[in-house]
Amino acid sequence: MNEVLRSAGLTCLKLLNDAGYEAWWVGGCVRDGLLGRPVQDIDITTSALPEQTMECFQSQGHNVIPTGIKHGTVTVMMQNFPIEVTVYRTDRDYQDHRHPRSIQFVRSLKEDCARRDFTVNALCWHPELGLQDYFGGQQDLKMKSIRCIGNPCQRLDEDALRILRALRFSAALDFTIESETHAALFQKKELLRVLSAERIAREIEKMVIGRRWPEVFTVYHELLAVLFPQLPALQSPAAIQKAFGAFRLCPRITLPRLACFFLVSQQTPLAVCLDQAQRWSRQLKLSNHDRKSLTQLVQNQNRPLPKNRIDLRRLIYELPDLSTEWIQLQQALRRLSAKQAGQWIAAIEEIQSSDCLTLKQLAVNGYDLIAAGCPKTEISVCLNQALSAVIEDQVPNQKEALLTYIQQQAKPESQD
Ligand SMILES: Nc1ccn([C@@H]2O[C@H](COP(=O)(O)OP(=O)(O)OP(=O)(O)O)[C@@H](O)[C@H]2O)c(=O)n1
Repeated sequence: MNEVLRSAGLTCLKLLNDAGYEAWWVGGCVRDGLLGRPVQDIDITTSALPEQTMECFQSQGHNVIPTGIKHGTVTVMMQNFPIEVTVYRTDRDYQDHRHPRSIQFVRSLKEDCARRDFTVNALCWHPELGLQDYFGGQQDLKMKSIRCIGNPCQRLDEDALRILRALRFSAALDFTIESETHAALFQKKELLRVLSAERIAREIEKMVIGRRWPEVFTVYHELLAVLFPQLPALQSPAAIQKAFGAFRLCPRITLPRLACFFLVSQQTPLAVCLDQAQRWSRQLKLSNHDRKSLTQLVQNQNRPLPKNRIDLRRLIYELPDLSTEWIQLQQALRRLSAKQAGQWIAAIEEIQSSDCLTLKQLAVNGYDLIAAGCPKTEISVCLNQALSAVIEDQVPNQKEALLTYIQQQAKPESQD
């Protein structure tokens, strides 16, 4: 764990303890810490009421933001890390299968843990008191098992997001889902309809980064069918298995690449593919960046494979943020072997660090062209022509050579 984050989390516990309150690290930070995975943030659960927590930190000069007072949560800024501190609470009367109508502050840590989703997410830790594990979370961590606390159907009924969280943790942690929880996921699958597209996208994004996503997609394709009725590829175990085989060797999959793979595998005409890409982007609520990436990958799906350094430069120039993605897609589509893909990716990295690929890196700029007598209106065209020539190895990236080249290009026009 990042040392500063750790120290910030420990300081929070100490300040709360010194003020007479109980306080524990809880949830993802404890789970991931025990698994030896990177810890991104620390959540604290405490016996202090939100106002008491605010008073405790503000009196020591710390910035506290009342981010979720209604739910008993405040965010303490500690050594530049936002640490969420929530009072021991239970959730009551869930409405719309998503949000508790009200919460109740409770006295004991155990009651607070009992409201949580999975046993592995209800582990608490304190530097002097050690681990607190009321629901067998440690055993489940050992068994690599995702298990609801208490009655799984009730847990999922309370908050439908937990259905996707179960799949996400299974994919990301490489855990299986315990049988009663597994059965409840199918029983409660219709609840998935209440989730917002943003929530779904966020969970799916985290899912596909995980190693186990192909199994999760395959076993739970009926759930994906509820989420994405218009995306047949995501519901077909055969298509998922194919994608799994294709991406077996890729260290980290991005959603646009995976989506593009499914689309391209269908072997539909480009226009249909592009249309589907638009629809998928909307349904999966992809960010603008991912949406653009997906469209560009689809548009370039049949681009010829690079044969030499110039082709690679052109690829980087035309798909600046996507050249590596594109190579990995070609590997998944079996047009490149893993070895070749690795070599191209290494070559791309080398070219990006040494070659001229952007106007900024060009050895001439607009002022040089004006000084050489180039009309202002033609500067942009001339610079782009020069860059293109450098990329194509027609001229070295040197000022004199470039000015001569630009003048030569301009000549025929000026003679007209
Ligand atoms: N629908 C939810 C969401 C969260 N929690 C509880 O709140 C904790 C913190 O939630 P969150 O920060 O969303 O997830 P993490 O478990 O910390 O995992 P990650 O940060 O990797 O998403 C969880 O561990 C769990 O105990 C829950 O019971 N039900």
